[in-house]
Amino acid sequence: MAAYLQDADGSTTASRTKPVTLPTLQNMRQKGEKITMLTSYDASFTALLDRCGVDTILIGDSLGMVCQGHNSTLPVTLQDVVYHTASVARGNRTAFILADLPFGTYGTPESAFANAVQLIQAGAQMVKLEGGAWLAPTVRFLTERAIPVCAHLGLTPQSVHQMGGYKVQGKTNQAAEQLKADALALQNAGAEMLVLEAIPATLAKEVTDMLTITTIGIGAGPDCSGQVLVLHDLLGVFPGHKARFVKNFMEGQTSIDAAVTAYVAAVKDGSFPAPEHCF
Ligand SMILES: Nc1nc(=O)c2c([nH]1)NC[C@@H]1CN(c3ccc(C(=O)N[C@@H](CCC(=O)O)C(=O)O)cc3)CN21
Ligand SMILES: CC(C)C(=O)C(=O)O
Ligand SMILES: [Mg+2]
Repeated sequence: MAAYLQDADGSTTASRTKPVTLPTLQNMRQKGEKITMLTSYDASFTALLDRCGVDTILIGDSLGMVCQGHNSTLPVTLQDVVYHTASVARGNRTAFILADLPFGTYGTPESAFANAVQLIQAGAQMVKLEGGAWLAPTVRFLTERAIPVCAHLGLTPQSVHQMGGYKVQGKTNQAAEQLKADALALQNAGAEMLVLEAIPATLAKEVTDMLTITTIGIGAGPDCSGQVLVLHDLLGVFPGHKARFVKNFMEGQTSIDAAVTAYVAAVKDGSFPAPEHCF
């Protein structure tokens, strides 16, 4: 890690001394301590999130929208995520790092493995991919080869054309049952984390109660094992459409450190997400 980032904030003493690992996260789930996740794309913000106590950092393909200015995540390439992952890894000290496999990079188990290796070698400790039971053989293929996998269900932005927009998922009985079956299949295939995006809070609770692995919600209610937000949404600097689950944590704060610290506190004490952020 770059020396100038080491003591970037004189006012905040880094409280976490041990690196966050998968067993740490599993232990948090069992104890009922909420897991915090934020996206990050560069070294400086990563150092800030780390010293504010954010548990896990995601190099999301949302970078296509918040960094590159596209109106979807579809144009993001593997090399884009590799570049940002390497930057994040250099700024990180103890947070757990996961990176998105972008659209079109995990169509077969073999291609998923070759591409996931690139993300792990850039500094990710886990890779995330979007989709249901059809991905189970791919999840199995990766986890057998020592690559931890996070699956992503519900509103999966890489499927925007099939969904016909960024819409809440799992609303009908049939869609809810399908999502539960997908979640179980992914856990059985070896996934160790599951992101649930824009689904009814009641469904996210059922899925979390049914699984043993950690669930991380975004627009999925307060009962997941943890929460994730896009950093630019938390800071109120994303100029695009603001989803219902977004909260600007800069409001009432005078520094980015204070806003991130407020997010961590609100997730840990269960006050975020509030009912107005849920479906
Ligand atoms: N800045 C940013 N934040 C995100 O959360 C995000 C990205 N970018 N890029 C990738 C995807 C796209 N995402 C989105 C984008 C829009 C909505 C949205 O506006 N949803 C409607 C749902 C309407 C409905 O079906 O009822 C909403 O009102 O929240 C949701 C997720 C989540 N991800
Ligand atoms: C919103 C999170 C879950 C994500 O996938 C991203 O930032 O790309
Ligand atoms: Mg993503």
